[in-house]
Amino acid sequence: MVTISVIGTGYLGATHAAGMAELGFDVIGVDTDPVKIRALAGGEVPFHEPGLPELLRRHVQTGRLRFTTSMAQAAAEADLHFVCVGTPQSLTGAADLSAVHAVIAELAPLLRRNALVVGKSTVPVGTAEQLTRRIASLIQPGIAVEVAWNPEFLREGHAVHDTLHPNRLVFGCAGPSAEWLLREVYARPIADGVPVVVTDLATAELVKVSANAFLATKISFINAMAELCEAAGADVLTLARALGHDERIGAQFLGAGLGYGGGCLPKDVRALIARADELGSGESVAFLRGVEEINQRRRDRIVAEALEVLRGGPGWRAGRVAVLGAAFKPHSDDVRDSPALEVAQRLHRAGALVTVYDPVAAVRARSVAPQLRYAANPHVACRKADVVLHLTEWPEFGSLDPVRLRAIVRNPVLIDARNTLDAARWLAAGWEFRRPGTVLPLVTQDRVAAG
Ligand SMILES: NC(=O)C1=CN([C@@H]2O[C@H](COP(=O)(O)OP(=O)(O)OC[C@H]3O[C@@H](n4cnc5c(N)ncnc54)[C@H](O)[C@@H]3O)[C@@H](O)[C@H]2O)C=CC1
Ligand SMILES: O=C(O)[C@H]1O[C@H](OP(=O)(O)OP(=O)(O)OC[C@H]2O[C@@H](n3ccc(=O)[nH]c3=O)[C@H](O)[C@@H]2O)[C@H](O)[C@@H](O)[C@@H]1O
Repeated sequence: MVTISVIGTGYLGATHAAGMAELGFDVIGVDTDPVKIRALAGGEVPFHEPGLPELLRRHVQTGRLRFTTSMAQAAAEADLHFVCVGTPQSLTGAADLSAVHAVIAELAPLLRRNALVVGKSTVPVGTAEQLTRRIASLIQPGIAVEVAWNPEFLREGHAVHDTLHPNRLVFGCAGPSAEWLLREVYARPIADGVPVVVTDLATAELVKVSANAFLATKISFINAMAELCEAAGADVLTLARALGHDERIGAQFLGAGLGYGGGCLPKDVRALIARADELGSGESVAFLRGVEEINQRRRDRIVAEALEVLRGGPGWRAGRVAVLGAAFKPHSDDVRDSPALEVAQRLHRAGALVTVYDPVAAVRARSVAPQLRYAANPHVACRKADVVLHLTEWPEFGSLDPVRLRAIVRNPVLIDARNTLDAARWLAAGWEFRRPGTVLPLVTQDRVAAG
């Protein structure tokens, strides 16, 4: 049985390493960050991902899953190396591949046995080809090292499920031996019926970025419809529900609201635009600039609406804003390009006193936005608030008691930027409930008007 190394043990790599151990392999996780490695080796996951601590601990305890900062150890022991390092956005918008290149520069000369290097990081098309040439120039004579690309489609917050039960596997291979080895590694999901798409390296790389660009486009499409609904007095929630019944469209990713954020969708859209420009094909993806603009307008829209409430209310001078949610989405503590945190920071810059509550992301949020106040629970966050913003749709916000909260705030105005709260409950408790692009329930509106 092959031994696997997973290089880069962040959100993707830590989950992938534990997933590979769960599939029965001996796995060595490698990272340059000694603090992260110490935590993982001790069975601790240094970020919030439901189900991962249990999976990781189980395999660390049996010794099937080990962690190290030593690339030499990985090179000596593993036959297959998954590359899972970050590919963040550079200043130009293109992907910054320095970590990927650093891995190859370190790993290739250390290899003393034939190996397969499998990229999982999200990279611009053409990267695998470039790495293949680079590896060939760095390895010892007599050693055969192949490169394959196996992009990852997991969602944060569902990472364990998505790793063990992916909806498809994509193998970008330059030759048949890489495909055989990948089929061996993923034998269990394949036996469970997971479809496998085997293709060339370039197509595999492009599948990944185009999948994320498509998801971003779908979200911006429904947000564009939200803008239109607002102008026309129509209701985007009903519109999305009606669209979603068409199987060709599908109901997922039609959640209008604050738009997409996170460590992947925004940067992958920009990286695709940048790569297409490099390839002289910028026009083909010109529409993605519109996708980005719509996405950015959602954040602008909520900032403007919150300021409008503050200006119209009693506390404009040092208006208090309660922000519910800091993570880029629920079930995650990731605040990379978080729409919620951007809105909170912009309101702070505009002079508001912003207090944020998030069930798990406060520590990370504080490290990137220390100027904001953080509350230990939503009630403290809402104390004397002039406006409450619902910016990340954690399930617990759905069960907040609007009557109790009304007694805590100064001005009962709630902006549901994620369109997921039950408007009727808030309206019935006497709140001014705002939800861009939607029509509020008539009966309750009447009741409020009458009261
Ligand atoms: N986060 C996610 O849900 C998904 C991420 N991806 C892609 O996976 C890649 C990694 O993303 P994340 O895990 O979110 O990033 P991350 O920033 O959480 O993790 C990257 C890790 O790589 C380590 N690293 C950097 N340079 C290294 C080196 N030379 N040697 C060893 N380790 C090194 C860092 O210390 C860090 O722990 C990106 O390309 C991303 O687009 C793909 C699918 C899902
Ligand atoms: O490449 C990646 O890293 C991953 O990026 C996304 O996963 P993730 O970033 O974890 O989160 P999503 O669930 O896609 O949500 C992204 C953003 O879109 C927003 N969103 C999502 C759905 C929706 O209907 N509306 C909406 O605004 C979310 O709030 C969030 O800010 C993709 O869904 C994964 O398939 C991919 O592997």
